[in-house]
Amino acid sequence: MRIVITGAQGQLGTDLRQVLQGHQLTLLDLPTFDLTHQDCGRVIVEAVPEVVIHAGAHTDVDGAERNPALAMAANAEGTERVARAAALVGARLIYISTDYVFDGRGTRPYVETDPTNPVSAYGESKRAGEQRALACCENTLVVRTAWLYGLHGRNFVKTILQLASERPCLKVVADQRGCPTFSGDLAGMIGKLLAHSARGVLHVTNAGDCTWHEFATEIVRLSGRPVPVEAITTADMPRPAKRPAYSVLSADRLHHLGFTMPSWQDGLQRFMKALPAVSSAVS
Ligand SMILES: NC(=O)C1=CN([C@@H]2O[C@H](COP(=O)(O)OP(=O)(O)OC[C@H]3O[C@@H](n4cnc5c(N)ncnc54)[C@H](OP(=O)(O)O)[C@@H]3O)[C@@H](O)[C@H]2O)C=CC1
Ligand SMILES: Cc1cn([C@H]2C[C@H](O)[C@@H](COP(=O)(O)OP(=O)(O)O[C@H]3O[C@@H](C)C(=O)[C@@H](O)[C@H]3O)O2)c(=O)[nH]c1=O
Repeated sequence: MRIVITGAQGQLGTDLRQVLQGHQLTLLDLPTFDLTHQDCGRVIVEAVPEVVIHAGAHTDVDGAERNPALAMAANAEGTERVARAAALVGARLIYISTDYVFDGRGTRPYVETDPTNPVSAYGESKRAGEQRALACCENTLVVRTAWLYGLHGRNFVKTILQLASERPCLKVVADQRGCPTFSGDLAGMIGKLLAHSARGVLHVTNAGDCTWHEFATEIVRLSGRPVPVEAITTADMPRPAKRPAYSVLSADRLHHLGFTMPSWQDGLQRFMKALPAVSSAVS
């Protein structure tokens, strides 16, 4: 299959490249491919793909709060350009979106049809990306995922491991709940979804949920370091961008399609086992 991947050098993009290596891949990312450039769709049209997996995005949540125009330019306008290009060549578009499209006031797992109401500029720009993808390309699947961490790239797990090696004690918020997701598992599921014609919005995360504090506690436990992890509140850790207090995504639709994802604990264990080999290869 001819597949274009945007954000191909990113955390998820790197895993997608590995999972999809049997396909004819066109890999796009900064600096040669810039979503904020008006003509960025041209290279997609020229590749005449059957599928475009649009993982490229401005993902700095606090940075987006400081510069919302840049987040909109990449995540909303850029996504529209990608979607128009996909539509022009009759390709299917798989757009990767986020749990941060929800405001977090929910009390049960969010289903795909629940109303969105982002509380951050990043979430706002990704929601606009979803809307434009669905409007500009008829054959679109929006894959909403959450709390991604992978072997390649910066993420919460690596930050916690780093802090645990430097500090006597960690402080982590215990009033935000979501679904940590290993990007290798997400890439694998996207590979399976290529053979399925699902459209619309689909939630894909590792199974189960936890708070950032519970997640950090498990990361530290698996690391074998005896570092205490103190539970704090969001108010104790002011950040430029608001995060949803509850952004657990329901797996019901995924299950109805016949798929399941491993638990977040299982994903984290496999990540931790694989990390030393990757770290020593890059250092
Ligand atoms: N990380 C997470 O926790 C979650 C991510 N998502 C979504 O999943 C997708 C993949 O995320 P992830 O792999 O973690 O993110 P990364 O930031 O690792 O990868 C995104 C890639 O997009 C590139 N990019 C940024 N701006 C532009 C631009 N203007 N033009 C072209 N490319 C650009 C980045 O380049 P550079 O590094 O040089 O900026 C990077 O290579 C994104 O759409 C994100 O919104 C959804 C839920 C959770
Ligand atoms: C590192 C650290 C973070 N935190 C808190 C801050 C914040 O509320 C929460 C998560 O922190 P981060 O900034 O690492 O994560 P954040 O950038 O909010 O992660 C989000 O990224 C985007 C791209 C998404 O799409 C989301 O699904 C989500 O994964 O943990 C602590 O309490 N203590 C700490 O030591």
